[in-house]
Amino acid sequence: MLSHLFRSQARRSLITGACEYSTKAQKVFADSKSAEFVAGAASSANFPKFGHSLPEVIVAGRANVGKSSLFNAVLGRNSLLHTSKKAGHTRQLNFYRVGAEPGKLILVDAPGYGARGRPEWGDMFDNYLQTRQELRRVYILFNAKHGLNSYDKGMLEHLSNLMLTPRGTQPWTLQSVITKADTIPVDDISTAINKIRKEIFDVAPLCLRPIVTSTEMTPPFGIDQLRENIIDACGLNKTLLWYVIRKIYESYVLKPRQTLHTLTPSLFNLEATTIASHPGLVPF
Ligand SMILES: Nc1nc2c(ncn2[C@@H]2O[C@H](COP(=O)(O)OP(=O)(O)OP(=O)(O)O)[C@@H](O)[C@H]2O)c(=O)[nH]1
Ligand SMILES: [Mg+2]
Repeated sequence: MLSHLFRSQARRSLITGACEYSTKAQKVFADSKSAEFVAGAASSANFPKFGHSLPEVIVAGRANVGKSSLFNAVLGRNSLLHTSKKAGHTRQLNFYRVGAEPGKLILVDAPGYGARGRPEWGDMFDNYLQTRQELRRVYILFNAKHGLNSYDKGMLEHLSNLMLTPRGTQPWTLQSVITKADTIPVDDISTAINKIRKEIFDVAPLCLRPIVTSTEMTPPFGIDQLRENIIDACGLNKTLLWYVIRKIYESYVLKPRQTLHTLTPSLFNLEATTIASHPGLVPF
């Protein structure tokens, strides 16, 4: 037990930087019992419409990478989402409301791609990305031990293309997550993470830098950071001051009907590298 604990601590200190988490994120995810499954869609025709238009985030990743487990951890639940050792377990889009009704946001679990995927799942996923107004961020997951294969690189490229509209607007952002960090020997963690980071950047420079997680560590690792990231993506972490500045900026500086999304890169005149290393600059 002690050696396990030691390894966990060592792992933590290796892969974490000091981080402060807002009480806002703690509040949004505090009431884990109120989270619930609200709808499932096995095809594009069944995408649910909710009375209150809540912001949504969705996971993507190869089958078995740990998508459903990660959302369980984010929700502070053990088995609200069904998980399995067998790849290909989740077979439809499953919508989970966070917070008591009417809720704060929706987490969308998805089937995996890759050798265990199915073309019809891909069509449904694409359709969701292209039509869902509520979508704020896509979380793409990579297994720490396996890194990126050709399916992952293909998906990153595909998402990068979908993420920017022909007008240059960006309705949603792309965030990478490394899962199962506990499966890597402590001494190899930095190398493994850096390799994955570089591979992601080479294919998708606008993808936000990976959050490293493990749902098997006690307590789960990287989950507070992920929660914070989710509420940022959903616009739930904004202060009143931020809102007022944005409104003034939109009204007086930007041309009418142009959104902040449109100008994000040129606004700051930054190279893609700089943007990728400053996640906060992208998701207005
Ligand atoms: N060691 C370790 N195992 C994990 C971790 N996260 C998930 N797993 C295990 O990985 C397996 C797959 O997890 P799921 O969450 O079902 O994966 P998924 O991506 O949803 O899989 P599909 O629905 O089949 O696409 C399960 O046996 C989990 O217990 C982790 O952080 N560390
Ligand atoms: Mg699953």
